[in-house]
Amino acid sequence: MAAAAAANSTITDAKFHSSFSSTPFTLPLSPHFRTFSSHPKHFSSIRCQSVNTDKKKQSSRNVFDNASNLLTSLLSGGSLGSMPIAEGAVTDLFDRPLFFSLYDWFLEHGSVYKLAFGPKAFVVVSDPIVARHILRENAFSYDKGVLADILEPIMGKGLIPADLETWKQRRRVIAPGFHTSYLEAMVKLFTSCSERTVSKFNELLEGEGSDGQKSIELDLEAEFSNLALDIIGLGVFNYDFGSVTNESPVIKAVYGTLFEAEHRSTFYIPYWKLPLASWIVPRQRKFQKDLKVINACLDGLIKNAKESREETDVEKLQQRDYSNLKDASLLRFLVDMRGVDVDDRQLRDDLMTMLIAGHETTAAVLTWAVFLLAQNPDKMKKAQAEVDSVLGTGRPTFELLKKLQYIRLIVVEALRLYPQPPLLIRRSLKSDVLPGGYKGDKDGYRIPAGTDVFISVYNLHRSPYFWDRPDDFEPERFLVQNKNEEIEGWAGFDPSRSPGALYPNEVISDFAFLPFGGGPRKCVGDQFALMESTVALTMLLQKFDVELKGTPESVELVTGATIHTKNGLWCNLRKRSSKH
Ligand code: HEM
Repeated sequence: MAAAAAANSTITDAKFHSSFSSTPFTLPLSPHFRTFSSHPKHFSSIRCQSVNTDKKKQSSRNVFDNASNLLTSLLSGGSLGSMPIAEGAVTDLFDRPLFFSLYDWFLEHGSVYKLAFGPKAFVVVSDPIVARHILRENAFSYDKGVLADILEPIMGKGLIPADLETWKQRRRVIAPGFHTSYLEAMVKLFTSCSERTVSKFNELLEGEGSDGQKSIELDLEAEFSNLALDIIGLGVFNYDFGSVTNESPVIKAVYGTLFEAEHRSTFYIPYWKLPLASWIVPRQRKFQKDLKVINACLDGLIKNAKESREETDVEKLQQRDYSNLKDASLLRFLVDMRGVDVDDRQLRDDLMTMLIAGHETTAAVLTWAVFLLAQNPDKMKKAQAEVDSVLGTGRPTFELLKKLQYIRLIVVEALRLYPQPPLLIRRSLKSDVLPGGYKGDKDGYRIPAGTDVFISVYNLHRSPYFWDRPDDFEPERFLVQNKNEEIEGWAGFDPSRSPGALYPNEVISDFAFLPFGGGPRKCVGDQFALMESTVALTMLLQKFDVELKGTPESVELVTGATIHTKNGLWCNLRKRSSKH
């Protein structure tokens, strides 16, 4: 029997999930699973009461829902030409994560539909041709809308919520920071941080809590969260949170802030904007206190970096010997860059944005990769066989990542099935004509300025029109070309379109696979995150066998920005054979 080792996160109480791309209207207040019968194989294993819940859904539509939809129509100008309309029940908000309902309506109404939901209306897009139009072809006709409203108090003018002018300036400076030598140095960092996690597990296995059978119970979601926090701190601003093994006021403040971001993304009314809310509402007071602690920490790091500034041209910065740099962080790069005299406030916003954007997202990918592998023991064995043959007992390196093909595909397949965030949010700055997309109106759909748009990455990634067996966990799928010539305007899935890419991306899939968005506002940290996940998963599988504790049904899904579990991903861990 597994030992109930006290292996839980050192900051369990404060451990929460971040949210950088959700909306006050997602309202995943209580977790419920997808319930319709076309449900995926692995999801079907976590489906509960499919028939009953569907019935309940219909009967639960009440006078409040009808009134609210009427209000929506009045406030949002009724129909948008020929665009289908889904009338969401407000009561659904309290029933299950919204993105599950968005999927049901996608199957019912098609790739572009208007959602009348409560007092607001949104256009929901589940089609790669339309997503490509919004994210790449007409990207600057859209901003981040409600997302910016939520995140601005936390991230200020960081890249995610930034207005267009600020974004242009900062993106030009930050993107070159993720150059190849930096990523190579980061792979070393990922390895050494993952080693701390592996050592912690080993110690627990050998420690007093062990029952002699050499297995422990762990919440891997919490462990991945700690690992990702340590990595983002060191990689972005050379600060060691040490959260895998320690607890500190700064770590508590980070989790407190992430929790508030999550809460805001799921709360219907932006009450924090009310005058005096930050003094009167206790959680807002705590939030302000947490922000102060993090800001003081970041300000100190910025001050130190500025005091040791060595102003250098970008090209020279990229050619530094990163293998021997004491501080290879992005902050060092940003401060040392010649000709960019940026104020401390902007730098702090940049760092805070990356701290939040790059932490729970990566932890969530690792969580779902393990969740999926634990339900597919053959694939787990195949992954371990690859690790053994590529690494033996050695450590992953930048070069060896190229050989760990199966692990890389597991990471992207986990991102396909559980994209973080499941929705991308935009608001049109001017009127636009959206393409009709597959099976949509050939003339497209005209939308006025100010229209709020959700691009459902979750729907795109599980679309039955663009993926074979979309709900199955099949990492191998990414190796196969898929030219569906029936779909006019979609170039199909073709790995040769992005030669040299280590990981499948939106170019290869012509916007059917969008875990990092696409176009100019695509994630700057995509390669960082993918390599980090590959290294961490490799090192876990190299040393341990992992089994889910309990059934997959017991892992309830919740969503804000990331799709996460309700009570953690509890697993039994065992050491693999002694050669490891
Ligand atoms: C698996 C992990 C990650 C996922 C799934 C992810 C996903 C995304 C997505 C979907 C966007 C686009 C949002 C939109 O278009 O509205 C984005 C933007 C961004 N991400 Fe990531 N991200 C991850 C990790 C990271 C990391 C590690 C960093 C930094 C070290 C980072 C920094 C950013 C920044 C700064 C933006 C804003 C880019 C811009 O607007 O120019 N992300 N991310």
